[in-house]
Amino acid sequence: MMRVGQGFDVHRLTEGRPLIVGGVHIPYAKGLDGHSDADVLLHAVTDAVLGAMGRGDIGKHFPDTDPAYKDADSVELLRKVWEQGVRSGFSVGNVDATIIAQKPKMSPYIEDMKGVMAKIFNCPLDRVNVKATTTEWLGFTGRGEGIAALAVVCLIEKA
Ligand SMILES: Nc1ccn([C@@H]2O[C@H](COP(=O)(O)O)[C@@H](O)[C@H]2O)c(=O)n1
Ligand SMILES: C[C@@]1(CO)OP(=O)(O)OP(=O)(O)OC[C@H]1O
Repeated sequence: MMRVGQGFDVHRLTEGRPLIVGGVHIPYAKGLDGHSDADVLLHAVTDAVLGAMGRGDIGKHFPDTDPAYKDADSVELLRKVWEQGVRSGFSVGNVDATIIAQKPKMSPYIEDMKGVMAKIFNCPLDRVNVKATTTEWLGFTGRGEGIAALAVVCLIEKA
């Protein structure tokens, strides 16, 4: 059986934080603010995986009131969620995600982001797709106040 999940996340851009998107460090004057490393893309993908499994959302599994997750590496959070997926007999059909950011240019880092996720999911690289778009200077992303991400995940459940 196939199961589909979707995820969406937003984090504010602020000075004095590293910019980490899709598990990749991107040189930029600002970074994303959050309780964890604020990796907006991996959070959207994590929510999509949890959605497909019918297991709530990232905040339910890793509350932002828990000091254990302060500055947490979102690669590790997705890895933990995916351990549950593997235990439940799921494999990844495909992942498709979009980063919504006016700046910086994401295209040089997209192959590395795909690699991070393919490694976590133990799946071929061509099952993971990452895209980026600006919002043509419109809205909070266009003004550079934050970055958003959307993700859709298709999981295959062993019969
Ligand atoms: N932060 C971003 C945004 C976009 N890209 C790439 O540029 C292309 C054009 O973006 P538009 O918003 O003008 O459609 C887009 O298709 C991406 O390939 C990017 O690398 N980083
Ligand atoms: C990941 C968690 C936990 O550290 O914190 P944030 O980095 O603030 O991210 P958010 O997207 O609000 O998701 C849920 C949180 O519980």
